[in-house]
Amino acid sequence: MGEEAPEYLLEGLDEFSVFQGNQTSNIVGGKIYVVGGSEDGVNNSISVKVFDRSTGEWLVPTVLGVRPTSCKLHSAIPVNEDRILLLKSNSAPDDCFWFLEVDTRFVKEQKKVFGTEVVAWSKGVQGAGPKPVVISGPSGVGKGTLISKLMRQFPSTFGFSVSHTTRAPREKEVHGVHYYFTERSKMENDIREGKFLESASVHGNLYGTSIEAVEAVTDSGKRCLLDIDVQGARSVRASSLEAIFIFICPPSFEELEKRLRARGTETEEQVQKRLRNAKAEIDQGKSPDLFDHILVNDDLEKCYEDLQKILGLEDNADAVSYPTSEDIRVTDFHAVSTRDQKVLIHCGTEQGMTPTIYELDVSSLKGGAPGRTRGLNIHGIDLSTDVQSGINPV
Ligand SMILES: Nc1nc2c(ncn2[C@@H]2O[C@H](COP(=O)(O)OP(=O)(O)O)[C@@H](O)[C@H]2O)c(=O)[nH]1
Ligand SMILES: Nc1ncnc2c1ncn2[C@@H]1O[C@H](COP(=O)(O)OP(=O)(O)O)[C@@H](O)[C@H]1O
Repeated sequence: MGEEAPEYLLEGLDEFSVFQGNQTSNIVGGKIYVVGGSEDGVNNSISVKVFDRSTGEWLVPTVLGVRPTSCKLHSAIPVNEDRILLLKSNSAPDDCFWFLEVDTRFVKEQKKVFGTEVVAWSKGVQGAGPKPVVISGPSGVGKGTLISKLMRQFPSTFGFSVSHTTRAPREKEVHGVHYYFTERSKMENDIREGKFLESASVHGNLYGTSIEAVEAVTDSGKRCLLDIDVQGARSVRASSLEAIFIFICPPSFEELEKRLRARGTETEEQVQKRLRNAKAEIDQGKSPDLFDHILVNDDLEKCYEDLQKILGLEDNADAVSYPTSEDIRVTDFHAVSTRDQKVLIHCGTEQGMTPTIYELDVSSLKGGAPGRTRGLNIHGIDLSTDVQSGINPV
């Protein structure tokens, strides 16, 4: 189906020159996505422009997610009809694969929120990573106590998602360890810019989980523990993050009140507010569509034992399960093509040496913007032995 080259493409050429250095263009769903050098020389990140073929207009999209830093050379190819795979040459394996989401569920939702064209970056990561664990429950029920016990006994298995909050630090709380204590205006701005997986107003303060807080833990191969309220749990449930959801219940309301007061970290007014909110939280916590497990924290040791069972820790071994990753390096001279659900990356080398071909399976990607795209399954094809493949070394 031959299409006549429209005139506006020529007019648009001026716009292309806005980007410095290497740039690529890909058509997805009637739009051309131009990905290029650094935006303004300050951010030093790869930038995006969109050309709408139906209107002949250039669109400046709202760009969400952590952006890839610019590089000398990259290539790009559409995969799965809703995202573009970007390969940064000569980059470390954990900085080589990026996805520009252009029509995923997340992007569609954000288009409604922003009322603009939206694209979202997501870093590609090999392996699926362990499922994060969301722990919710009313204030004073013992969430922090249980999480501390897990972290102490299994330091290489678990990592804590450090939330941001606008509440004032308690006496023994450390910035960056228990929370990032933040100004409300700064946090609200970061939420608008899509840096948070979820956020909620709890007991009169703003709390939120940044995408980086969770991803940093998961990237290190540890299992991420999130201590968040019921509203936050609901948001995470609706997000692309696959997690296990556990609700901690008090044995009685009186006991909850006793623990809150005994902790002695809140004023009487704050205690009253927490107790008022606890009633609704406990009701919502019992909703079966939200939590996978409900634990009653009566006897602490018994509750901790049950928690360990849910998390498969009966043998008490502190084991790290780093995601397996191939040591991949995409060279400057590479070509990329797709077939079915496979991407072939052909990397050229010095003359006389055998090129390397990697095969990337994109059929079972997990997650995605606003977090990482996990589950990249990459392996090298050995050209000296892979007779079946029909690929001839050049
Ligand atoms: N939605 C959400 N809730 C959070 C986050 N961090 C903490 N919370 C919740 O905020 C509530 C108050 O936490 P905090 O001020 O530490 O008081 P505590 O629960 O009495 O120890 C608790 O229900 C936490 O689970 C977050 O990042 N997001
Ligand atoms: N099973 C339990 N029995 C008695 N006291 C408990 C139990 N679990 C926790 N506590 C105590 O209750 C208080 C509140 O626990 P904490 O972990 O701070 O709750 P949360 O993080 O849910 O607000 C703390 O002083 C803690 O030592």
